[in-house]
Amino acid sequence: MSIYAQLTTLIPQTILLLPLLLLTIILLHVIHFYISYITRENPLPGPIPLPLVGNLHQMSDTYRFFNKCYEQYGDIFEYYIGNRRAIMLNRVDMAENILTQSTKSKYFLRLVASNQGWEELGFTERGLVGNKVMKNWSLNRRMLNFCLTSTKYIKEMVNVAQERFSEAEGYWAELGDGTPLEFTKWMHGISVDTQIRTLTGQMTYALSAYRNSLLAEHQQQSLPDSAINSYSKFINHLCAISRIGQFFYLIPWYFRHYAPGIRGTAERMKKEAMWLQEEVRKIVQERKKEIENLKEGEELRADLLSLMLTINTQKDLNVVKTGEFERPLNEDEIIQLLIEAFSAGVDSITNALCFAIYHICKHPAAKSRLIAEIDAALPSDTDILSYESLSGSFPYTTAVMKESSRLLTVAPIIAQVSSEDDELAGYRWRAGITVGVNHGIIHRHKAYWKDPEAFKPERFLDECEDKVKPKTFLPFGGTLRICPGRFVADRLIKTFLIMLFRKYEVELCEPDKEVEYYYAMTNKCKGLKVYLKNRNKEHMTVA
Ligand code: HEM
Repeated sequence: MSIYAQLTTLIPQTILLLPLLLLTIILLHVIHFYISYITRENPLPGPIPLPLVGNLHQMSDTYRFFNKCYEQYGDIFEYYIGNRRAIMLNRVDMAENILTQSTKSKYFLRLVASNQGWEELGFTERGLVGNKVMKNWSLNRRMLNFCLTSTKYIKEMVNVAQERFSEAEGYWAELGDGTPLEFTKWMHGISVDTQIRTLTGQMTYALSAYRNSLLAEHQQQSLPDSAINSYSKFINHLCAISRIGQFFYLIPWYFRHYAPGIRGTAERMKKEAMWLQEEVRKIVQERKKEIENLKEGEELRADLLSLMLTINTQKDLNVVKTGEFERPLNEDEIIQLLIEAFSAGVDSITNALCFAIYHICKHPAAKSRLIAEIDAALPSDTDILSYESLSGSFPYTTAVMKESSRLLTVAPIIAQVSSEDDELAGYRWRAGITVGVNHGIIHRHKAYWKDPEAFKPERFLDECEDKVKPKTFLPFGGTLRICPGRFVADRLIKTFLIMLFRKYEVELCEPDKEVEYYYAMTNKCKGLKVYLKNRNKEHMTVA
């Protein structure tokens, strides 16, 4: 038989064999799953599991799903991620072993113990979020902490935030009083431009691009060509990275590699992640050269990239002790940290800010007290908001921010994997179990809060007699992996709130409607629309 004939007989067989192979793998997976389900220790109440994709059909909004499970099953229940068993804890006393920042914690690992998806993306040995190598994570973590908490960095960020806010004010003035403003989008633009500038030193034009999208062609501003062409793609890819992480985390290996449709999506996402890494690499290498060419006595810029490139090098006077070894960060580590800082920060800040604006507008008494505090500290619209004044002068504004994130927590669920056998909630668990903690529930749990559903910022003031109980309020998490960006987030959100309420009467376009949000790793605000009116007409021209 000719080679051609042999091939034509082989091809249909191969085509038939592939789906069969896939079905066999799925069947084995289902059998493995049911055996481990039936033989599991400490069976708890919880949702009936489905193999392969767990309860994803019910999880179109995972957070609401977990809240429903809490109502049905109480403080502890089990759930499944694919075929992996997990338990959810909704009380602080049950989660004590997880809510510790000790490096001896058994809960260092995120959900990566058996997840090849993040390995495939290279997330498990670099950066922080997926890093499963303690020594490596620890070095990266100390370096990032050091940079993000440095006064120089936060001062720069507060200044850039004010510049970007003023830019947005110019656009609002153009649109005029009485125009409904989609604040979720405006705040996203401000947050993107502020953070990319302070993370990398680069200018982006998310705000002006959004402004252009609202206007007729002849009113649109031209933006620097090179910047907008590459940066709009750059920003889209940056914003997509947490979605890509979620996909690779949830979808099993054989689906990502063989299932029609899913395979194509996985390949496209992987390409996007690689493209982004290479773009960030160019920015890093360019800055490296600039720093090498710095003249004697010339000052370094205060963006995160410059700080990370110089830390523990001769260009920097700070030595950050990183346990066993002190060394500068390498290029791959810096790239991953920049991408993570952006993707963990931008959306969370935008959403926390939108939720705070919503709560303030919904509660006129809180709004009046907040405005009175801001007016007392900054009597004139032209007073510059300094880093120093942000740190201590706005206790009520801080309390409002906390109360907003108590009632609507941006990152309500954290989940870690135990590296050793452990006892939790009165049960013994084998190493490898995934343990979730729902801070969204804990933040409104009757055991810890008086009148938990009411918006009462006063509960966070020093004068309040009913003190907040330890570990019951953790909007930035409370594990060993507690958010390293929490100081940045606090200053940035406060800056934006002060800038907004010092000058504008802010009204919700639909005051009777509840804020809409959905969950995708974090709670995301949907379409918050407001009207802005200048509080003092004299200042209309300031913008
Ligand atoms: C309102 C804003 C923010 C919220 C609500 C938030 C919340 C959180 C939470 C709950 C965690 C998980 C903590 C845990 O597992 O115990 C986390 C981790 C993280 N956050 Fe944030 N975050 C915010 C802003 C930021 C910003 C501005 C940055 C960077 C500039 C950032 C960078 C990170 C990183 C890198 C991690 C992973 C840490 C690790 O695994 O070691 N976050 N964040």
